[in-house]
Amino acid sequence: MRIAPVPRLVASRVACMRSGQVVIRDVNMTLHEGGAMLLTGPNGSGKSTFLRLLAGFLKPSAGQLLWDGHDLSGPGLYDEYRTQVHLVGAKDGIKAQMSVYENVQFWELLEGLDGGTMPALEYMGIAHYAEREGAVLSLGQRKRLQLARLLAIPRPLWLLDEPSVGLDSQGVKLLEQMIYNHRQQGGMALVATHVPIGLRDHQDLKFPARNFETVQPFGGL
Ligand SMILES: Nc1ncnc2c1ncn2[C@@H]1O[C@H](COP(=O)(O)OP(=O)(O)OP(=O)(O)O)[C@@H](O)[C@H]1O
Repeated sequence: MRIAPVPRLVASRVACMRSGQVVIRDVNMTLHEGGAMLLTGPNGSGKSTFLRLLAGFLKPSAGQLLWDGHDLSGPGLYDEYRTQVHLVGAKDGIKAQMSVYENVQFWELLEGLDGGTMPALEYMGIAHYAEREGAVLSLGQRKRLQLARLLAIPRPLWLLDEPSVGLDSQGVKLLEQMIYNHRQQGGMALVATHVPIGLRDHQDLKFPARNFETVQPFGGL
């Protein structure tokens, strides 16, 4: 008899409030080793909020998050869990005065690692910028640098918020390939995007529109 593996990540009836308003509610999902999930939904529906919640920057106001079967509301568990997660979001945290190399290596050294920065920059096609300041990078190059951090500092859970924004078609292919490779090694990815991206055998999580605001027809004054 085959015993189903314990899911690595479970969200059960999760809700989250921001500035006193319920932004997401009743979100349920399960992710197993090697799994991927596509988060879709209209602007403002709560995809980034959910990713920030999973990254540990926000706490659920209701419901449960489980990592490897452990309820993350238990003492000290969130801190341990956060070391398993990478969030690639709108804020790229690139330091303008530091070199491209240092912008990756800084995080690698913090993790007690070394030697992964250059291969990661090479994979992302920005190694020739290694000695240049972070300030000189274009939008797509900044995204490539963000993604290089995922490669240099291995963590199992990738939370990717609009990861293809700014990337050219070759960059999107690299992104798809690195997600594929990551999953082959047992890693997982949650990807919020408005742009179709090639994820094989993925699950879908659709966020409904939030209808708190009344939409006024334009030009009705
Ligand atoms: N820091 C914040 N404080 C209060 N409300 C916030 C904050 N950030 C986002 N919100 C609100 O939470 C709701 C969900 O925003 P979120 O960014 O999670 O949506 P999204 O689905 O990622 O949207 P998009 O597709 O536009 O990126 C929005 O109504 C937004 O105004």
